[in-house]
Amino acid sequence: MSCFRLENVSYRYSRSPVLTGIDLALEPGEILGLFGHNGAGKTTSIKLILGLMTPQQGTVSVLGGTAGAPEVSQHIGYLPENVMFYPQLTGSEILNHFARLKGASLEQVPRLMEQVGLADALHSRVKTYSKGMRQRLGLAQALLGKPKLLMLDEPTVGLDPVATADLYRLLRTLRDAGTGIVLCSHVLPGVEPYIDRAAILTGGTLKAAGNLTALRRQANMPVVLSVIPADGNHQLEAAVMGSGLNASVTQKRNGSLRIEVAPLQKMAMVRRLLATGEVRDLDISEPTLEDIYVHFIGSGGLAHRGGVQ
Ligand SMILES: Nc1ncnc2c1ncn2[C@@H]1O[C@H](COP(=O)(O)OP(=O)(O)OP(=O)(O)O)[C@@H](O)[C@H]1O
Repeated sequence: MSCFRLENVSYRYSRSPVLTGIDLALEPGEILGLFGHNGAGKTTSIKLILGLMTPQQGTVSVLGGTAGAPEVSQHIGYLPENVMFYPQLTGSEILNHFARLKGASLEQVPRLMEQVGLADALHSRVKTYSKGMRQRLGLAQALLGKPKLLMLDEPTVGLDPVATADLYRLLRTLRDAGTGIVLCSHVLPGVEPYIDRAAILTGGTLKAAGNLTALRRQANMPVVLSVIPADGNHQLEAAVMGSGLNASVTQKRNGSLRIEVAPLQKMAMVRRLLATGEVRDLDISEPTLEDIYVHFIGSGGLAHRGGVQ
């Protein structure tokens, strides 16, 4: 049973469509990164899965049932983008309150606070919490009731790098225990090792979805070889230019060469370079998730990154 399945989903708030023909699914034990510029439709997608809104076209099924149905919603954890709590209450009081609303056991509250690194702040009022602590309290709230589907909207906002890495590690533990997780973000640095698949939204459509290998194949972006010549650079440039391969070469100030080559010709190029006997060292850089994101979003998407539509 999929955690959720969107089939040919379109949604519009008023006139202009926000999502058009979206097909996307999440399986248990999987972390999906949902990426897109400001206003791309990430939160709208989450709201459709939560059943807060109904699409004008297409179907949304969640945990084998209907989005928004009480028997489905009790198995969903959700961390909204701008999490707010009543400042006079303590962390423990807040989680107890949400646990009652969700019909979850109150006994898990101290353990959850410990899991998100807030054990010492259990009985402190939220007004004394830092931004990162409030964000972690939001995560603990989302984890109440051991959700089968966890949806996190910009979960790393306000977290320092150590807390961000802690969060990703915690998500991996939950994933390994079978939880399906959606991580919505426009912050890509650092997230790559922690997600199983990425979905890239722009202009209301899903531009690409898959694991990094599949996305790299789809993007067909060049691989970059950084070569340090052994002794001067006599034949290397000529070897690249005369290779007949789809490649370009530039010499950097420090004398090293930057060679861009089509992904399927990477090994052929490496063999040619090594055959010159002039390679002292060689580094291979595949496109990162950020490179792939920029590739699919394109300049039109980048123009929207400030939220301009
Ligand atoms: N309640 C609403 N009424 C009308 N338009 C809305 C509403 N909520 C969102 N929109 C519009 O829908 C589009 C998608 O918004 P959404 O919040 O889903 O984007 P997002 O990808 O989550 O953006 P961000 O990264 O900035 O949070 C935007 O153009 C936004 O202005």
